[in-house]
Amino acid sequence: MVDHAKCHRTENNNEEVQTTGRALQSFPKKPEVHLSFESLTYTVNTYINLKKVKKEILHGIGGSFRSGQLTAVMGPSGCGKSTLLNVLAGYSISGSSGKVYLNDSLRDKNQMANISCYIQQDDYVRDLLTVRESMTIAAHLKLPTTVSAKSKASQVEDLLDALGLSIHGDTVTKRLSGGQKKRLSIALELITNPSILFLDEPTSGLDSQSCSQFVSLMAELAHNQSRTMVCTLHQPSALLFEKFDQVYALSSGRCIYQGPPSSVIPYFAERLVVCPPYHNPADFLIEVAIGEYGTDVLVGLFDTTKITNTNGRNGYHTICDEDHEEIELEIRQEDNNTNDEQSLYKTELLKKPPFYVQIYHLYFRNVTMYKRNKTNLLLRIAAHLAVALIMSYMYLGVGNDAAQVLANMKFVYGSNLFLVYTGLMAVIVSFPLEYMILKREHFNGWYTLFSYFISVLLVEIPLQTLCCLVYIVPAYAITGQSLELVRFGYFAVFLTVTSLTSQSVGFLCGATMPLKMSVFVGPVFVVLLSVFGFAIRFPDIPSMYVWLHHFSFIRASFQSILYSLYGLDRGVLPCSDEMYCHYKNPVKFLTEMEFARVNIYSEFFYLCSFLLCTYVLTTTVIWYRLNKR
Ligand SMILES: Nc1ncnc2c1ncn2[C@@H]1O[C@H](COP(=O)(O)OP(=O)(O)OP(=O)(O)O)[C@@H](O)[C@H]1O
Repeated sequence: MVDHAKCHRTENNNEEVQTTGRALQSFPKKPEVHLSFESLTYTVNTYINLKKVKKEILHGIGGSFRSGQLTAVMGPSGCGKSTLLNVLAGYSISGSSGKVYLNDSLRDKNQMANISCYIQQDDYVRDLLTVRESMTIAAHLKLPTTVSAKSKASQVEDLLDALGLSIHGDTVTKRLSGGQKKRLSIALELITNPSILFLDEPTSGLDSQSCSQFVSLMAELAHNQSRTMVCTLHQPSALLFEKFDQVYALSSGRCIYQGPPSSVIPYFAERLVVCPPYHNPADFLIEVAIGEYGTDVLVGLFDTTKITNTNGRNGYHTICDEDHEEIELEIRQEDNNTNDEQSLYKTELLKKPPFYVQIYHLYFRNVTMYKRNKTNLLLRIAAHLAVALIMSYMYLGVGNDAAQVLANMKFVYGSNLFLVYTGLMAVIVSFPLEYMILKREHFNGWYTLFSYFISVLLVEIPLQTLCCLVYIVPAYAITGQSLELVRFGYFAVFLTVTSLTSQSVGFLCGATMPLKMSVFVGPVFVVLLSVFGFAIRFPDIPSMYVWLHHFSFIRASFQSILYSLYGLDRGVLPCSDEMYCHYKNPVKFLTEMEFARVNIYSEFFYLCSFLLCTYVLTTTVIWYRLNKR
């Protein structure tokens, strides 16, 4: 009953995935790590009637998860299962107290990241990559460069084989079923062969057959590779329940049971809580945890676990009555024998590929995803061309006509605003969705934030630049602007850099706010800044808003473009009006608009500074969010 690690299951249950042990033989052996914890408390700040109050979610609990075992953390909804996993995995740090041990040593943050991975409830995988592509890129990002590409490929194939994903290797991830996606998210993390795997609700959304397959697979992974596997679970069927080696049951943030599933009924019966005949023990456990057998029973159970938890870090905790003392003893002896081997885990920090290799693979991944989403890409380019043609039609030939200078100013403003919006909106919506994947991958140590951000910019900047040029070239020509190369150069550069600056604002909004808020705040911010470029002359701006005029990068771009079109010693303009052209001399226009003394170089410097500062701010905000635990 005790040695679940060695107890390979022999059911012939027609499952898709049965080859784990064999297929993963080629993987480098990782140290066995037992995880134990004591006096674990987790507190959050909440607000009641606008008053800040502390809410304790985990109340000084203890427990032990052993290598080679699959442990289910169970309990009713809201009892603190995910919180416990978050705290143990190091995902939630602030607000937690207590001791977490890896084998005999207190948990070290870096070591924990090196030997464990955390797979959260939602399947945040890259929809547009195939299963094999996802795995290959993960292998390149997570394994050291000293591992050859051939060896990485064979490791990927082994894992796909082990998790029953080989036949879906070339399937795009978005076409996978829920169970297959879950298996893929595990496979992605198994590449580094972590000693500890935390899985939050891995069976949610799966039908009973998929659940059963999935749990068998996890049990196999735990047994064959001596991994410590811990997953949260809601209310499993009796059959599923039995597949686990250990159950850790929580009730309102307190432990009421830890031990094998088969001991649940006898354990509670000894405490005069009797399971009705033919009742699913998992249901019974939840009912006890909810308090259906009386709250005094629960209090008694809390007290028992508290006393037994003082038994020590690496022993069983709850099952401490006479019948089970033997079990505890056996495990402790086993611990002593393997102590030397266990301490090894501290020396094996994985060497990650250097940042440029990470950038290369992340860039390659982004390009592959863009290529696979051609419709979106073409639509983005086509929209720029279509608007260029509409604007050109509306402002046909206004660029070289003294009678149409004001119309040309509107064209410049419209162009500016259009490219500002396309830059902004292209990323403001996508980034919040992207953030969830980034969070998972970054937490599991795939790459650094710097590499990630550079790889995103390496794709987004050229793409937005291309879109801008698709707009600028026809619009400039058809609206009859000056054909001097210098003026065209300034026009194109200012519009493109403004669009990229706006894109950086989109990144910032997407990184700092939830989607619903960012799609509102981003455009409002842009409108506010654009008002100070066009809708109001400088002398008319109320003094309290003057700073906004100077701050506005859209204003900087708008004034610079008009200056480069009508300044820089442009001669007298042809006039289509036979009677009178007020702005025959373009200097007159610039003077009246208060643009005559614009220094386009300093404005360009300001635009670039704005762009860079926003990138730095965005990276800082993301870094803070990713590390705020
Ligand atoms: N940041 C927070 N602020 C306030 N309350 C929180 C916070 N995080 C968690 N909680 C509360 O702590 C309790 C435990 O949450 P947790 O998500 O761990 O429960 P769970 O057992 O995983 O639930 P479920 O099975 O429904 O996912 C819940 O009552 C939840 O509302």
